[in-house]
Amino acid sequence: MLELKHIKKYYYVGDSVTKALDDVSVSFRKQEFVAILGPSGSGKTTMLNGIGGLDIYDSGDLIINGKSTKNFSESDWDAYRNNSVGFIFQSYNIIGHLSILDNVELGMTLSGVDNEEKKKKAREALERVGLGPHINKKPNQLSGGQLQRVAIARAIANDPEILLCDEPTGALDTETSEEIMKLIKELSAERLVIMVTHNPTLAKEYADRIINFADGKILDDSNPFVEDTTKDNFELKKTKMTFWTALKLSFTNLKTKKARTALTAFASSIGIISIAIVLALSSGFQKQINKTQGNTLAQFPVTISQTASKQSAPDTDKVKNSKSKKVTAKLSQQEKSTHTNKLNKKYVNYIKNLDPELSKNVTYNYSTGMNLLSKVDGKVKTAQFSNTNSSNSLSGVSAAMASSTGVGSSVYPSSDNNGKNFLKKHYKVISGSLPQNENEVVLIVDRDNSTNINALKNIGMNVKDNQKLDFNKIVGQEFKVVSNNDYYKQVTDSLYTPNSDISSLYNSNNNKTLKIAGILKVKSESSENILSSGIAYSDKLTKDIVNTNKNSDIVKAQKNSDVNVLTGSNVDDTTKESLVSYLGGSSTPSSILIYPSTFKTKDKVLDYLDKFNQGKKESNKVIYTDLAGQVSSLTGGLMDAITYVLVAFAGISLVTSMIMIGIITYTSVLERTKEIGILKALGARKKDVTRVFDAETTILGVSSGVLGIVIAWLATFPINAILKNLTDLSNVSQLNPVHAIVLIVISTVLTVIGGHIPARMAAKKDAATALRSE
Ligand SMILES: Nc1ncnc2c1ncn2[C@@H]1O[C@H](COP(=O)(O)OP(=O)(O)OP(=O)(O)O)[C@@H](O)[C@H]1O
Repeated sequence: MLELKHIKKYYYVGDSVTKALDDVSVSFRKQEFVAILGPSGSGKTTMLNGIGGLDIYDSGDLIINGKSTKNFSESDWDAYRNNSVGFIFQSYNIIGHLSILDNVELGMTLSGVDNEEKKKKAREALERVGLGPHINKKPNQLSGGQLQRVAIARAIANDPEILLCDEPTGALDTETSEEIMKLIKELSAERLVIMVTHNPTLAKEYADRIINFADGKILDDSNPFVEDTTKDNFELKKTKMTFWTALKLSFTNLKTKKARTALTAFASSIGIISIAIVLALSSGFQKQINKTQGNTLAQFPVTISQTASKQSAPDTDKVKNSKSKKVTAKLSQQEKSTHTNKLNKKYVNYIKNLDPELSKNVTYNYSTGMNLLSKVDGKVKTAQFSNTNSSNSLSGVSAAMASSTGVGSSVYPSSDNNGKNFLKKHYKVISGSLPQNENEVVLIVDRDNSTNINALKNIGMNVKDNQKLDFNKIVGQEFKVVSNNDYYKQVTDSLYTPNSDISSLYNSNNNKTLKIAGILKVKSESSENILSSGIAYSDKLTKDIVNTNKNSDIVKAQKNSDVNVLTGSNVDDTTKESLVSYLGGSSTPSSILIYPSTFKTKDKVLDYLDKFNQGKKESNKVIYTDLAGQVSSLTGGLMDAITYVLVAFAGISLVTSMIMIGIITYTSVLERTKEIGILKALGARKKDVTRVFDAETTILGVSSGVLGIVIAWLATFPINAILKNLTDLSNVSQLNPVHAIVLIVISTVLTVIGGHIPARMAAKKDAATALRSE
């Protein structure tokens, strides 16, 4: 069955050599109870470990069922230990954190025996050793004798051919020793039992054969055996432990150290917490910056109006005293820096070709009057979409001109979904709805629901300061837009006057009907001033009106006349041009407003505008005003830099926690050296041992990652509350779910890496040395 041929095992410590086994040759029968006796240090345990494959001999050969083990690989030894040998130790070697049943099942767990069979065999073994009634107890609830019985049950559960016992009764009292010996004797009826003992009486009483050992040599053998047949029919079933088993093993181990595990997970989650918070804050800040940028740009669009001021350096020359007798005519500094932009068709087309990615919203303002009529309380009145006090202004011209400055315009761009997207971004509907087309206008109110009184007066409302109006008095109000040909009557050849019969004008079928679709309120402080409070309308509406009126009689008359066709007074060229424009005779806009989406795209928009001016004469250049440029110093770049620095700091704490995990795993390895020995004695491969520790660090990594994310997420609430208090910004800290998942993965990977090295060290531990450790 088992034959040792000239086995040598020397230990070298410093200069001294211990010959633990010195040329030992012996054979064992398939079934017998062999006792090995000998003084302490004579090499008995070394031989037993050698036979069991826990310790590999230096030279000689161990022959199992006729098969030489000289060329055994590591996995062959693992398999041999797992399915051919059962070990019983003096110190029981029961794994404390596993249940009795789990301990007994461990060998079968390692060899992948299916669950049901494993349970059945383990129960049978426990019943056989007389532990049936104690099956549900924990190891720490058993006596020494009972623990040794668990060890015996574990050794025989897989029905091995060889049972190796290293002083099985060494730690037990006489009575219990007798019981254990009887049990072992009983088991020897079915297999080869080799027992190391110091007790000659027990040996004589129970063993069939006694071998005396001294100084690594066999002194005498009471019943020697010579192996006759050399049959080679020995087969090994390879062991394999699944990662799932490893996880279960680690999990039960961690469960026994709940407080420590929780503390470890918390400590190592600190790195994750800090990174998660930094990321949550920085992405929140970035969002805020983008929002502020968008709003700032909406407030201060790039403005191109008919007159712009050149950014010329002020004249710093000292005025010299002149002795001349003449007066010099001189342009004022302000007039010198005034530039007239030619917003002709070519330029408008150039703007129309602007990449829509850069700006979705472009407003074209036309300084045209509208000839509006509205019926209030059954009476037809003239109306205006304007915030100027109409009783003070001489004509609508100045009011219409006022809307061309850019800031606080009443015209919104129709370019992006009829203006709906633009309005939705900055306003919320408090009554009615968003305008569906250019024939619907809206009333813009401030956050306190107030609006310009003139705007209300100009649409026919008879209101006093601070008077309150119902929403439904405003929403739904209709206006008629009368064409120039209907609105103006020719009085003489060159004079026109508005038709005074406004009631019949109101009912004319030629009119276009406008309606107040809704009342909109600014969303936030930063949205104020985007459109001035009062009536706001789409630039498409004014464009339509221009199209209707550009060839009207009055426009033609005004174009051909040097007097104001409405008043008869003389006009210069500039005033004439404004009059034509007011009457709807000019199809080029009085100003263009471009709302870029971000500061980055704004730079590209400016580049595009600059390109138009390249190589052009000074007078043909179009000069724009970039009010937002003055605010643009705060860019995302700064935020990025801050985030990098913070993430770097947080990363350091992550690395620190990884090192800590490494140290903890290493301590755990030291602590569990014995367990590693037991696992190996039961046939665990190196890989399996590594797995057990990898599984442990995986559990730790995942839990510290999840814990870190949960804590960071919980922290966002107080952080947001504090930031809201300090800065009035709400919901700054927002944990991105993608970041959360990535961080959990990073935590797991780093922890597993940190723990893998000690795990490998654990796996490399020699089984016999591991078992000797206390
Ligand atoms: N890992 C080791 N390194 C160095 N020497 C060792 C090692 N293991 C065992 N030895 C030595 O080998 C010799 C035999 O040891 P072994 O444990 O086999 O003796 P033993 O007969 O079982 O003793 P005991 O009855 O006291 O258990 C001893 O001198 C011991 O010091």
